[in-house]
Amino acid sequence: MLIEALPWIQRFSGTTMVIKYGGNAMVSEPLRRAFAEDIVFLHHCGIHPVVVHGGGPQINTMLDRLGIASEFAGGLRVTTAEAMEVVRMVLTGQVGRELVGLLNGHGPYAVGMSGEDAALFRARRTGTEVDGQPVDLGLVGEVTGVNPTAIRDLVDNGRIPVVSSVAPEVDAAGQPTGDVLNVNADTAAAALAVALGASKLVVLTDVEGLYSNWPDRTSLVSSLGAGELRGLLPTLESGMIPKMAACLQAVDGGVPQAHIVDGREPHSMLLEIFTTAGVGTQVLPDDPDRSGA
Ligand SMILES: Nc1ncnc2c1ncn2[C@@H]1O[C@H](COP(=O)(O)OP(=O)(O)O)[C@@H](O)[C@H]1O
Ligand SMILES: CC(=O)N[C@@H](CCC(=O)OP(=O)(O)O)C(=O)O
Repeated sequence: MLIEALPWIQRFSGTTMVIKYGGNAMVSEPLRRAFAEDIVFLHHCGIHPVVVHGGGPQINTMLDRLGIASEFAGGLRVTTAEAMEVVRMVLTGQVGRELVGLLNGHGPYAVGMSGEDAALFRARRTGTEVDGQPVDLGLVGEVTGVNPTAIRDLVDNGRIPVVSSVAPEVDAAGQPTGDVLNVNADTAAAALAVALGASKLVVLTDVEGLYSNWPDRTSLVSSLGAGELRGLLPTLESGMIPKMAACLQAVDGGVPQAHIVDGREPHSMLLEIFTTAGVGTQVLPDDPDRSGA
């Protein structure tokens, strides 16, 4: 595997990769440790990893402990003001901190930030549709602007940014309203990958990849173009909706490749990046010249 990796290391060395680490892929201590090793491995190959983490199941656990119900629509959390306090506390104060600690077990690399820090993200409220009906999601946002300078400063100084997906709300004039919004981590990672001109968006989750006919396990898609994905998007369910929409957003925004990888398999991220066959699902732009594949 090491010698097969050489051309890929040569190709990606010096580029930035945005790695989205989903809450469902963080389920055990050994998995989280393997994830940290992979990120540090990328760093030592001269690649600049930027981690965007989720934490949906961890938020659910904390809401449950506090006796607050979890509700989702179209794969997104319906976020009341009370739930938003918990989202912010768990993502930035708990999940992000633990990842920073694991990465820093290898050296002084990781710096945690939220979308609020250095005005990294700006967001506006968004709703969703379920069965053609509009659903109000409360304090849920989509990223409308990214200030990548703070990330670049960290990367240029040999750091690994670890980003949590809460973002200040701005009004139509771009002024902060004072509210903080809950942004799905897949879509936050896509916006960041586009803004940073990343060479890849890699999304780690708890499934092998995209199934065209879920839950038929024979329908795993190893590679698909943006046009094909656009057609599939309305047929998708639950958490796969924001995930695949994020891959599409990334490749439409100029990221040459987006990948869905099974984070339950230790080191699957390295296999996807450094082997020719790869694992999981790869999304490529409509224009093959842009994919670099
Ligand atoms: N077409 C599909 N292909 C793969 N997984 C799907 C599909 N449709 C729904 N899913 C579900 O989406 C889940 C991944 O989304 P989610 O739970 O939000 O992950 P994460 O926490 O990593 O963001 C899978 O575990 C699977 O149960
Ligand atoms: C709006 C919305 O749904 N936000 C997500 C943010 C965390 C996330 O995306 O976590 P995963 O990647 O583990 O799913 C939530 O509240 O669960």
